[in-house]
Amino acid sequence: MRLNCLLKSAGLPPLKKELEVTHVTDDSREVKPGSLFFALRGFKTDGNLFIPEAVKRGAVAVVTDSRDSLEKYKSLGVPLIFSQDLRRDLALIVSRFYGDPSSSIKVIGVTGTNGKTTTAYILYHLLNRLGKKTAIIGTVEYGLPGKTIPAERTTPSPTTFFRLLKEFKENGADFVVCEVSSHGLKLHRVTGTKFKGAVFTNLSPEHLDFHKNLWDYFLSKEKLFFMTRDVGVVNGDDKFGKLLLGLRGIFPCKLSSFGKKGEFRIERVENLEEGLLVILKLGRETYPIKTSLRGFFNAYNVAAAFSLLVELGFSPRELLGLFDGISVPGRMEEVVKNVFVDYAHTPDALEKVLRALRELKRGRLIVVFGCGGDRDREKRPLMGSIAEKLADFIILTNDNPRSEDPEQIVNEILSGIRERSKVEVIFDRRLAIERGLKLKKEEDILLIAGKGHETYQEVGSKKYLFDDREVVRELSRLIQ
Ligand SMILES: CC(=O)N[C@H]1[C@@H](OP(=O)(O)OP(=O)(O)OC[C@H]2O[C@@H](n3ccc(=O)[nH]c3=O)[C@H](O)[C@@H]2O)O[C@H](CO)[C@@H](O)[C@@H]1O[C@H](C)C(=O)N[C@@H](C)C(=O)N[C@H](CCC(=O)O)C(=O)O
Ligand SMILES: Nc1ncnc2c1ncn2[C@@H]1O[C@H](COP(=O)(O)OP(=O)(O)OP(=O)(O)O)[C@@H](O)[C@H]1O
Ligand SMILES: N[C@H](CCC[C@H](N)C(=O)O)C(=O)O
Ligand SMILES: [Mg+2]
Repeated sequence: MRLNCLLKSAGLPPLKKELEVTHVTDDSREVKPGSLFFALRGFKTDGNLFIPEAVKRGAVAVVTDSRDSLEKYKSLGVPLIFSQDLRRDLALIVSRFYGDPSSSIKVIGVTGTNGKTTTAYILYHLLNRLGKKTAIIGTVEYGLPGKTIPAERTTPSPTTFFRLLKEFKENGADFVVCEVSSHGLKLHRVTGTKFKGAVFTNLSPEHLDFHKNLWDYFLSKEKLFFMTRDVGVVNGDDKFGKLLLGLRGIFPCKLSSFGKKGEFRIERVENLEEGLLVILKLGRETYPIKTSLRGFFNAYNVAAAFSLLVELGFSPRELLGLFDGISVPGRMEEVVKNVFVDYAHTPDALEKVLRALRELKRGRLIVVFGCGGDRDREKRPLMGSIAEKLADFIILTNDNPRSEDPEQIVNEILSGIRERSKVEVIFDRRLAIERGLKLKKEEDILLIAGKGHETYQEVGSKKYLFDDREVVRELSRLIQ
């Protein structure tokens, strides 16, 4: 593709000499002859350091936001292009490079602190069941049904994101449902996407290491609604959801609300033997929805998906029967009787899950959890205090400690707990799960929280194979 055509899509001035670009990347290790290289300043290193390597590997031009680099690398013999907003321009150019795929495939974005993966899965399954070929991009996997690959991150880099959209389009997809994380929005991973629909699930403290304050976190999430053309559905019971709804007029899309007081009203939720019955009201009509998802909070995810599809023009009656049998890996997954694995790794999620399990319990509620290292530290004492309030016994353990000292992480969780007699600390997660299983009497419920679908544990810079669900299955067989 012509370089000037790409530059134009980001509003950058054309070069005098026309060049052909065969590939766009921000990673020098991926550069090949014909690549356009973006030298991004990251959190760990600076892409400008890799400009010589990129040119050596065949980059035809380099885009940078460093005036120093424009001087320093003049002699390398390739055009050096200046951009004031490099991450934004990278996304716009990659989108153009892959043929602006969001113009011809319907993209749904799901954002919020908790419930993105669950809501995205519900939408993905419903749309496929409605005969619309639909792909998913999210925390667990990327791809079309039966052809997915494990995800690296929730929202991939723009070079991966737009390539995936193009591939889905070529494979005949009608829709793609994407989880859009606040990192993804702030770091311009999806900028340039024309979203057809968007969902806002909720917002509570999380990622405050990256966002510094809740306001910045909210403003990142809000960006999704400026990129959405048709409809947005918003949790009207959430404080920040209310704020979004109050701003209705400023977004290009129509906004509707769901929730106990929403336009799509959650009238009643009942626990069933193996799931939930969610009674939704829209105007005078009542819609009973039976789902295999567990936990009252899932009524919100069900309502979010239902309202979005109805707003997109699907018949509500047609949707009703389609919610049963949907499961989401590692979310309220009952691995063996009364032992649940759940991805709750925020205070709000832990509270919701523990409350949901209290509704189901006949005996005690035991929880095994920890907190990830190199992530938000503010949530640790809050999660400790929530566990103390809602669980009968707590086993603190390692989540993904990464580069942090596990003892320090656990101490920060402990600082939120007053009554230490109901807490045990076992750093080895396998031994902690074993202890939980041994303590658990038949009528008790055991929750293993924080890692959900993850199949590894990150200690230091190494990733070891570890899957809470496998460990539970294996140990339960041994203990019996
Ligand atoms: C804070 C953050 O999101 N960082 C992401 C970001 O890293 P970065 O921009 O800091 O990059 P860097 O490593 O400093 O490198 C700078 C530049 O030099 C380039 N480089 C580097 C080395 C080299 O040899 N040559 C080269 O060209 C890199 O490609 C990059 O362009 O871009 C990298 C490549 O795309 C990502 O791997 C990295 O994700 C890190 C690993 C991460 O953990 N991100 C998490 C926090 C995240 O994004 N989470 C969200 C939210 C999850 C949720 O709540 O659901 C998600 O969407 O997953
Ligand atoms: N609507 C909701 N409100 C509050 N908590 C929820 C909701 N839905 C799910 N949860 C809880 O949050 C956890 C994470 O849910 P899910 O994976 O769907 O969210 P997510 O937004 O994709 O999270 P992440 O950003 O980590 O990928 C679940 O395991 C559950 O404990
Ligand atoms: N999407 C979340 C995942 C956290 C999961 C938890 N197991 C951890 O490692 O902290 C994040 O990137 O912060
Ligand atoms: Mg997710």
